Amino acid sequence: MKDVYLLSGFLGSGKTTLLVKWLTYIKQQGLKPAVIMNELGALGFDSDAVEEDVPLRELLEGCICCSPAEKTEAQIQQILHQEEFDVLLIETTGAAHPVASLDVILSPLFADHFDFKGIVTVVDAVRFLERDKLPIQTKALFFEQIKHGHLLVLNKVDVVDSEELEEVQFSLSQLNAKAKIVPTTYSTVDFSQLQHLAPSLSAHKPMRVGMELTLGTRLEVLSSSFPQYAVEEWIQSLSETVYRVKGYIQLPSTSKPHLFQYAYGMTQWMQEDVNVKTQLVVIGENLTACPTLETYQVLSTLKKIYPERERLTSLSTASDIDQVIDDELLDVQTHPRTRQTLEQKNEQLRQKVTLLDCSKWEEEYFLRKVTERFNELSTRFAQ
Ligand SMILES: Nc1nc2c(ncn2[C@@H]2O[C@H](COP(=O)(O)OP(=O)(O)OP(=O)(O)O)[C@@H](O)[C@H]2O)c(=O)[nH]1
Repeated sequence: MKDVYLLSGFLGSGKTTLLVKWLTYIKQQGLKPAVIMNELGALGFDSDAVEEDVPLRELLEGCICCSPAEKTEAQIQQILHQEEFDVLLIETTGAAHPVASLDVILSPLFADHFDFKGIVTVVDAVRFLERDKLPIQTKALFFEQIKHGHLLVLNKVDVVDSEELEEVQFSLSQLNAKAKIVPTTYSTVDFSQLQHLAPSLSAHKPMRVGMELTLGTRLEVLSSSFPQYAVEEWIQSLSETVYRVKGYIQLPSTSKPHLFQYAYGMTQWMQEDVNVKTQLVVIGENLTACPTLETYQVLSTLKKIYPERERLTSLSTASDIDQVIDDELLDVQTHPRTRQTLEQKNEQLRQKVTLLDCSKWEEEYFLRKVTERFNELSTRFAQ
């Protein structure tokens, strides 16, 4: 696993200055760094700051969040497979939202390669003092970068006085109580403190970012194909706190998986010509309350079978759903439970599904699930 850091911060705050010092530190530790830089303009002038022995990829004419996903991923993939390195630093443009950048790193393509270490946000002290001069949208982004940082490098303190510095520090801690604030001049940071920034995301644990946000990630491995409409229905059902879904989905009608993306209320499907694992990465808050695609699918069929059961609306996890199917198959009223009663209940449940007004795919998907549970439960009963 390679360590990955995101370097965020507003335009001109001192990210490149920090990057150069960071690279020196990594090399001094006997490790090999690599860099991905994002430039808004057509020329990668910041990349001149990176010495030639450091593998570098640039994403020009856009940023890591808004350049086409394949291009960004391709760059990371390229550097991953073509270069030897231990630590990857990704400098976002000053105009990038850190969560949008984060989701590129958390792409299912890289789940097995990267250990995401955290977001370092550089804050320009002067800019912060003058934040109210920024347009509303820009100020919102500026604040977002601060809220999501695991470490806030409060830079350019040489050009503010001690009173102003105190004021900025106080306001930053109001915006992001969790992050450590390090006042610096020319981004001179003690890099040894960067090792333990963020809790591991690869373990799918929620990551505390900012005062209010608890960003979590979830990897959903898909064991079946899904028609487009079923995925779209699931997306519609998700709460507004799911910010991003991205991954590969096999449609029943095609030979290779589609790249699927969801962000800010919009979905995108792209035909891919690669054989990749079908899995999704979901990024958002309070994810445990959001059913996975597979769980949602079984749940929506169960609701059609039992429209009167209010309890179904509160279910969200796979084990909740297994429990409902198990209850049906085991028929809690019937004693003693035998293999024979299990088979009868299984047949009844199958009959109910075939009578539903649903697609052939949905029927088959649900019956597969029932078969899985039936097989699991059968082992508990003697012949
Ligand atoms: N006075 C002062 N200037 C600084 C400090 N840190 C950086 N600068 C200057 O600020 C300017 C911007 O620094 P960069 O490191 O290029 O900032 P950046 O965030 O990479 O900029 P973008 O690429 O636009 O996002 C440069 O001219 C730096 O020399 C500081 O602590 N004090």
